[in-house]
Amino acid sequence: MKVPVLIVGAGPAGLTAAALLGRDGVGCLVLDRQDAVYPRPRAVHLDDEVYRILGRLGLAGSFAARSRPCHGLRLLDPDLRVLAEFRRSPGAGRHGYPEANMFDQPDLEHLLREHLATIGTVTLRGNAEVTGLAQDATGVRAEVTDRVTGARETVHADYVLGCDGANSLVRTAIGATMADLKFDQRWLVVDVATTADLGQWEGVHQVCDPRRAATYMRIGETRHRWEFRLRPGETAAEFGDFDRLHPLIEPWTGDVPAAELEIVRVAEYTFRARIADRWRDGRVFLLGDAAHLTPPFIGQGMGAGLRDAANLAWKLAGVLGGTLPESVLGTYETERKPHVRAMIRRAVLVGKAMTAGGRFGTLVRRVAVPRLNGRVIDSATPALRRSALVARPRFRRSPAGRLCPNALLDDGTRFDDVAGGRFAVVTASTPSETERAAIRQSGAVLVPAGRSRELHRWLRTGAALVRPDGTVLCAGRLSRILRRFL
Ligand SMILES: O=C(O)/C=C/c1cccc(O)c1
Repeated sequence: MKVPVLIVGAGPAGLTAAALLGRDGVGCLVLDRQDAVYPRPRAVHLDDEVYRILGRLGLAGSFAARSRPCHGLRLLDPDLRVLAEFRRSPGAGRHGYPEANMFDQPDLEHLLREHLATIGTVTLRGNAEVTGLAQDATGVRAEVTDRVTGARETVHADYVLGCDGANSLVRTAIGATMADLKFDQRWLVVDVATTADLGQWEGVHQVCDPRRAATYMRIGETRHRWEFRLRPGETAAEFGDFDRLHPLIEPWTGDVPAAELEIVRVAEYTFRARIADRWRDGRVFLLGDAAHLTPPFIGQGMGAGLRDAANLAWKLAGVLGGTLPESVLGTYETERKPHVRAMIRRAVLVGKAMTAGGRFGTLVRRVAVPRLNGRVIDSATPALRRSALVARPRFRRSPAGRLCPNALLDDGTRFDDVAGGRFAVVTASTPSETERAAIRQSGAVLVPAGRSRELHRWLRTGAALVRPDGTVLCAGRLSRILRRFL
């Protein structure tokens, strides 16, 4: 069998990469060891930048129906008094969506799988285990075993995306190793279903307590998630019994009777901080948990995998379609790694504020954490200033390298609806007929700023060329952009 792109792993990163490549007409085969969506509790949050990726796939409405805007993050002391609060807007912000959103990962995976089933160029196969990879200058050979029949086959691919999670075989096959960013903690993860109103603030509650750090958040209409740090020797099995679990969740459930609280899952997870030393070898790339592991304390682990997919997919589609040089693939790791590293560091910092003991822990919670109060601590992609795929900005406040706002346009649609994952030229002025023709011929889409105050304020310089992933490639005079880039 021969395919342009083989995706190993049908988690959120693999499914999103397949959907983005499929949207661009690229043939993909997605293989997963499991035969269906993995039902265990995992990610519960994504931010508005990541929501935009789902929006570009046409899934914003369906995701809205399966998610719940959240009001932000609170760090609490052991008596549940607020030490610091980071508010998120539940309405449409700069990116056109709520800034923080809660959901259940299996719901998102079902949504992405249903979407893939509508794309003719994408095939998803379960019970298919990749057992070996070998590559030369012309392509990659993957050995695949059917886990039900035992049948073996070889798949030949132009490119392989390793989206196969923390224990990635693809990572091992390319000889990449995980650097340990020094965070390993065992936590208990508890999902509870109830129709009772718990009457809690609708955000993430994180209790800073070295004796029993905890997290609580509502993730759906009737679904709630708790996480508790396990003490040495404790196991998840001890908390499967409601009487043992109840004292832990009782500060939030109050007098809701036990009969109204259904324990859906109790599992142990080890929260880790790791980043792969290399994310690429030739025609093989690592995405998502195969490339990085982020402790969950800022809700950025899963979203990082979707960001990886959004960064790489259009570059790969361009190279396969012959419109971009192979060299653009080198920008995937250099563009994504600094952001991932910064998010891991931030998550570790919050984890330490929640769990550190001794004088250091006390000092952080008494002095450092309250000073964060009201500050904007967000997960925004930093400006890509040094990438070969971003023109060097001519002045400090240039939008080059930043994400273009998903602004409302005159006809009520938003920037992303019109750009549709293609190169886009946004312009404050009215282009001439010749300029329009040049934009059309290049395959880019023209987005006039029209009466959008947001776009005019943001553009300043007249025009911007925006990449399919929403990053501004260059900004300046329209004539110059057309001359140099299209
Ligand atoms: O900072 C936010 O908006 C969300 C943080 C978050 C989300 C999910 C789980 C967490 O432990 C933190």
